[in-house]
Amino acid sequence: MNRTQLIEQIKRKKSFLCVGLDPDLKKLPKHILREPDAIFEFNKRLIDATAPYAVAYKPNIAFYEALGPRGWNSLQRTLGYIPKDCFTIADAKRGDIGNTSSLYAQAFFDKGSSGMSFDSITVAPYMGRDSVIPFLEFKDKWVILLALTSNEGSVDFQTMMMNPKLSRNDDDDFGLSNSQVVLDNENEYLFERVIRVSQQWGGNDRLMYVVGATQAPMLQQIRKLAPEHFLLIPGVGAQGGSLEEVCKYGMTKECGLLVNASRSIIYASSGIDFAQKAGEEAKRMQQEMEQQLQAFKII
Ligand SMILES: O=C(O)c1cc(=O)[nH]c(=O)n1[C@@H]1O[C@H](COP(=O)(O)O)[C@@H](O)[C@H]1O
Repeated sequence: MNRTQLIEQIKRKKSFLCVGLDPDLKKLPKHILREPDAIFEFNKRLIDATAPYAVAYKPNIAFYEALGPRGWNSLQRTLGYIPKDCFTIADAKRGDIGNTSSLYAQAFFDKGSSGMSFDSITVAPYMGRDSVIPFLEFKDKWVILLALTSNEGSVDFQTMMMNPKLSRNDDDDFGLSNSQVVLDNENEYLFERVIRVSQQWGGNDRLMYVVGATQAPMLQQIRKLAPEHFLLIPGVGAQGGSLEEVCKYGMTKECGLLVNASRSIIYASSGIDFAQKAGEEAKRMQQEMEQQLQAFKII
């Protein structure tokens, strides 16, 4: 799905909700566990119940690969079941040396090879440009780069101040010519450097950034660096982020947001009515999103 189609879907469904499909066998309703492919069955009913309100689905790959081949099989079936008008995100947080990244890209983008073709994948930027570009070499596919994440540990590295004058020693040999290292004199956080430099690798039609909803006030700063990029915003619901604040600081004239909720939707009930309750929670979020889209005159 391209950027224009994504924006059209947001306007049509009056929603920028991404449902996180993070099925944990320990939390699945008992009656679903009796099904031969319980994970797929769980997801299928969730998708049926939430599809009118969601523009994207984000299976977190950990919940599938932890189960070995049967987990991969459930993932593949789930992807095949997601309606074609929804944007799909493989939340895999990959990134490695170039030839390895190419194969990660193949795994999530090349249906002929792996049986799966997601629209996008989450990528960790730590290894730099040659770890990210192989994903962008796949035509029409998106990279969603981790920028400022929702978790406590985000302060360990992501909010470190970059000051080239203090941190750079000309005698250091990084195995790269200095001309390849992007330097400037501004102070900026590491996550800001990620957002700024990565824009040399792809445009806002192929690149998004992850920013946690728990970091909503920082969205003001982020919008100065990436005024039009779509941002994937996890961390509302179970992690306590506020949808209103996310919109206040992060909404653009084309919306520019995909807000993800996983546990608050998929485990809204652990009983026989889990899909109905998931649908109700997705609808509640969609209605809040519709109000925001109206307030920002997007619809
Ligand atoms: O990349 C992500 O999706 C992600 C980034 C981040 O900063 N924080 C974060 O929670 N996530 C993912 O978003 C989902 C959040 O789930 P809930 O907290 O249950 O809504 C999980 O799949 C996380 O792995």
